[in-house]
Amino acid sequence: MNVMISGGGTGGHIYPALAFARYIRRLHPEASIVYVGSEDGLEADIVPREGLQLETVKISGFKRKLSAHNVRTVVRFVKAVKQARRYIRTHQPDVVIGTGGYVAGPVVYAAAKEGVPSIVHEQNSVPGLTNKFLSRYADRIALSFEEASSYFPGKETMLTGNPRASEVLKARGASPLPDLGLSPEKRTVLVVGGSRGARPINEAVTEALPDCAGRDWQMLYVTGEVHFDEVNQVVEEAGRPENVAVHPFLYNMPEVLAHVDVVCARAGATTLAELMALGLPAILIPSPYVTNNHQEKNARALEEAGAALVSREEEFNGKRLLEQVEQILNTPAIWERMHQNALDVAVTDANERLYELASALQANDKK
Ligand SMILES: CC(=O)N[C@H]1[C@@H](OP(=O)(O)OP(=O)(O)OC[C@H]2O[C@@H](n3ccc(=O)[nH]c3=O)[C@H](O)[C@@H]2O)O[C@H](CO)[C@@H](O)[C@@H]1O
Repeated sequence: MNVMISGGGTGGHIYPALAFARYIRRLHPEASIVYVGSEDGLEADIVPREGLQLETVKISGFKRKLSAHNVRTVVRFVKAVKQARRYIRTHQPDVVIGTGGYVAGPVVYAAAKEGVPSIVHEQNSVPGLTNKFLSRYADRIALSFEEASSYFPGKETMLTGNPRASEVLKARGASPLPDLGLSPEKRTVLVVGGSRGARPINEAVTEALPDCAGRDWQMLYVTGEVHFDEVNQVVEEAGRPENVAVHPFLYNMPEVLAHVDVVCARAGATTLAELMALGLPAILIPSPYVTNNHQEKNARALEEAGAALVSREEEFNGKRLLEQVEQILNTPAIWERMHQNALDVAVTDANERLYELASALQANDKK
């Protein structure tokens, strides 16, 4: 099966696309798999590292208010569709899959114009603008949360879950502790503000730093590329506690998650799918700066399941971070309950379900 995949802008859209690409590559080593990303998105950095072929288009997102920016975006969109149609004719995919982010817009739209079957994968409980727009053109909508189906009236949707969940499970037990300055003896708290970092989480961590030293657990703190220098400076000033390791970004997150005990994070849907798959208790601070406050909805779903402690960002600080980490790590019954509750709501065979959907479309197309 030849596949064209597109998704970008942030890790939450890119990693599910990559996970599915890797799955197809394992099943069909001879298949042509092409990733279409934006020239300046995070995907331009991540995709080539995976040894996948990356084609690019130039695209930006629409702003909610009328503006000259939106006129430029329409022009770019039209050009990007032309470019994507050329890529489709060159690579002849059997199916095109969009995982969200602006860049998936012209690619899935071009697939419809070229008569190639297409699928949109939505990671969130509330869909993004691109996927809502594309739902008119795509043949199927794959969902990670059943409740998102109400945003696609009249469309055939299927609950597949998030392919990244399958991938982190595969890495568990198979990978040694990556060399990140951590001790194999200590339990590990991963703090990460999504794929680009989050200032309020960074502020809470820097506040907690002086009190981290001497604890019987360690912190792996991923700041986000743009925040790294500033945060690293604060860590230096706090005497660089021996149980805190700081990094700007991790390219090997599935291998790292296999060795983590608790996670403190934003509530991006792909991160949550990973945590549920592994049964990792979570301390969540949803970003309020996203469409329809969807991160809060993602987080509250986990809270209701008893798998996460959720704080709004104005309530969160260094003291609460330390208290919650101690509460979860040092009360085995709490850790075990949150672990089990997370596993209970996980969907872990997303790759298989998405593949089934793609195969059915391919078969229909060939009839
Ligand atoms: C601000 C914003 O618009 N955020 C959205 C974006 O978030 P964002 O890109 O932050 O997405 P997620 O938190 O869902 O996923 C981040 C992904 O990047 C990976 N990762 C992260 C840090 C790192 O150092 N290394 C690494 O590999 C994580 O393991 C995960 O696979 O997409 C998500 C999925 O559509 C949405 O739910 C979020 O609301």
